[in-house]
Amino acid sequence: MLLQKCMFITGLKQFTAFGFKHTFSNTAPAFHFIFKNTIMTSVTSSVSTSPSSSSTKGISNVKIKFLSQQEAIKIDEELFNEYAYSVDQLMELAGLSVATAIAKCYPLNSMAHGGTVLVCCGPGNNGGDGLVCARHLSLFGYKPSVFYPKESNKQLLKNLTIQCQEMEIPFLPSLPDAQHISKSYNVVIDALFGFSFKPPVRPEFIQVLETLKNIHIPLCSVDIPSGWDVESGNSEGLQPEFLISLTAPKKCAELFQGKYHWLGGRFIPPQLEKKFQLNLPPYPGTDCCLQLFT
Ligand SMILES: NC(=O)C1=CN([C@@H]2O[C@H](COP(=O)(O)OP(=O)(O)OC[C@H]3O[C@@H](n4cnc5c(N)ncnc54)[C@H](OP(=O)(O)O)[C@@H]3O)[C@@H](O)[C@H]2O)[C@H](O)CC1
Ligand SMILES: [K+]
Repeated sequence: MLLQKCMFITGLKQFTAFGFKHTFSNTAPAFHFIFKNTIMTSVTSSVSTSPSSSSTKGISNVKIKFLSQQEAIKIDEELFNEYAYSVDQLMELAGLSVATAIAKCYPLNSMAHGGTVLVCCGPGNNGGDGLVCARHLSLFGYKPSVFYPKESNKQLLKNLTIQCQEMEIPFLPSLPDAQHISKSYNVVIDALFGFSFKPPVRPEFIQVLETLKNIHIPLCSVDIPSGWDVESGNSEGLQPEFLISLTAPKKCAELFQGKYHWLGGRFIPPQLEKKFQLNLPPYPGTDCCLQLFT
């Protein structure tokens, strides 16, 4: 068991709490107001009763970095070119963290229809994260269905598709209307576009995004709400309830108004984190995702 004593300091208030999850969710409105868009990395001590648990010491009252599109692309390139990771490796970790955070926010036993989840996947690696997430959700006992309207020719993405199909995850031939989606599923996962998206949305995806805008069930976006400019967002676009930022939040995440903001993709080597001054909060123990606050 790991107890993390976290202290958050602003010019206005000082707050001490145990455990990130409790700190960041269920906060009083006044607290919410004070900390809006000010994600602090501030850990004073960590007490572990298990010899294998990690501990973090020291105070660093610094704001987590919100990445520009160029910075996100640069970090991606360094991970592959200098640190020799493969896309498959990182995508597996990213997708697992998405599925884990979804399961924490939307527990299977709280869901209707045996845990149905619709996963909408785009043509790039954000869509790949969605396919990995669908597979893990299925392993967790959920009933994911995938909508993947523009399948990639890349072998990696073809393999992820086969893996899902072999697990009997249904692939929908078309996207049902918003009412049908809201009746048949518990949540929708938006893995259409990530940090390489360049607005405006091309015609082939306009109707898909319009449908997702009109659903009455929680929308959960992977890395970036699809259709948002990576830096300036999109006030007319999707307004997800849940966002999981991978590696580090992008600038548009500062405009996120939903209930749950998570950090996932726990694979950044410390040297890279330092170089880009990401100021990531420490993940608790062995967790692959961490709840931030909105
Ligand atoms: N390092 C990490 O943190 C990791 C992040 N991962 C995930 O990967 C995405 C970024 O993936 P990438 O493949 O670079 O790009 P996207 O998935 O965001 O989108 C690319 C596809 O979208 C098409 N596109 C772009 N703009 C538009 C538009 N306006 N309308 C329609 N379609 C658009 C684009 O088409 P092109 O014809 O331009 O090529 C691509 O098909 C990141 O966000 C994370 O989710 C990885 O999992 C690994 C590690
Ligand atoms: K997305």
